[in-house]
Amino acid sequence: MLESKVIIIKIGSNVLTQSDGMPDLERMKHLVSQISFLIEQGKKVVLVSSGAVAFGRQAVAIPEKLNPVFKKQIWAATGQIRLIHQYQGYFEKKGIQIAQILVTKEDFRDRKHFLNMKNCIEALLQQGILPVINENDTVTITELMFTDNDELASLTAAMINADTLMLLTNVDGIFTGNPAEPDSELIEKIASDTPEVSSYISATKSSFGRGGMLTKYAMAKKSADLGIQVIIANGKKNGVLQAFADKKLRCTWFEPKKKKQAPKKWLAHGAHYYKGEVFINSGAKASLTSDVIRSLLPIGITKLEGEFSKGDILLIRDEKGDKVGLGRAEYSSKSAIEKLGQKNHKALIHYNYLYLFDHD
Ligand SMILES: Nc1ncnc2c1ncn2[C@@H]1O[C@H](COP(=O)(O)OP(=O)(O)O)[C@@H](O)[C@H]1O
Ligand SMILES: N[C@@H](CCC(=O)OP(=O)(O)O)C(=O)O
Repeated sequence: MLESKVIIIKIGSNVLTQSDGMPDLERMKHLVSQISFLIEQGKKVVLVSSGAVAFGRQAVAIPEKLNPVFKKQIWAATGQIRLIHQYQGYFEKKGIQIAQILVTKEDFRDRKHFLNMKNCIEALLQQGILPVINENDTVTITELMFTDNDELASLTAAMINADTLMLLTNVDGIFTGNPAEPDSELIEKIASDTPEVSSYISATKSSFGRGGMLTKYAMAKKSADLGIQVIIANGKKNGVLQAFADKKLRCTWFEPKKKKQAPKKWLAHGAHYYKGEVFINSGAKASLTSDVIRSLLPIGITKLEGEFSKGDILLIRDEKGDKVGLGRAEYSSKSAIEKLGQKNHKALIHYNYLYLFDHD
């Protein structure tokens, strides 16, 4: 494991709940003292915590037949204040101020929103305040939703240039089979040359989780590709963060690749957030994917789809329609259409804001 300074810690719903679904306040209190210990050690910590729906469900009775979306909204809205109130009480006793941040996918799509959020989190950290992030479940429904908070935590890690992402769940990490089976072994390290392990992971989730181990694995790999070390560990075990600090933690560790520049990290997560599509000719593709640093000029663009503004994310496709990468628009679709296929125009996507699949 590598040294860490800026850590995103994600706590899954099941870590904060008992087997009967009641909030596990003892566990929460213990994790608060573990996080406080890391902060005292000088680490900058951002907490991404699930648990709003679980806390709401136990406190607010709702008629069984009510629309499930309304149910979730009511539980999230009532549960989030309970969740944050508990955190606040426990952290205050440790002398740590917390701040609540509720986000939606839209906040990661728009570069302005993204930067506002990033600046706010950085300002809180500078003031020694612990940001506690969750999805704004009351407004995010179906397609607006993050897959789960593992995705949100991984986006947050990329956003604030964290060096470490820790996903705390109810198992020690990724196993070679069902973790409850004695034959299953913990996979302790996953590096770029480790063969695919997704076939070991079953789609079953813990009783209160949303995404399951498969999203944790996908998000962990993506973060490691961007240069962030990822740890999947058991938040139900006492002393988990102390063991991490002592480098004695039993976990699955994802070795990070070389660090990517910040805008590229934002783009790397943009596959679901793009506003327009740009089709490029073979010459432009060859140029972008060569070892030379190149931006995407209008002369190499054959077609544009969708309406976009300056700053929006664009998906780049080649002549066959295959996805080449993602980039940030330097100007709007309206201006871009006028320049299509022409020489001597400013790049639509600047190299610094270009992320190529499998190349970057
Ligand atoms: N190969 C595997 N290794 C570890 N866990 C697995 C594996 N396959 C499935 N799982 C399940 O994934 C669950 C954790 O994911 P999830 O329920 O989403 O947790 P969280 O609420 O912490 O996000 C574990 O409880 C475990 O049952
Ligand atoms: N935002 C939801 C959590 C959704 C979620 O991703 O849960 P989990 O898979 O337990 O991390 C809540 O607070 O209940």
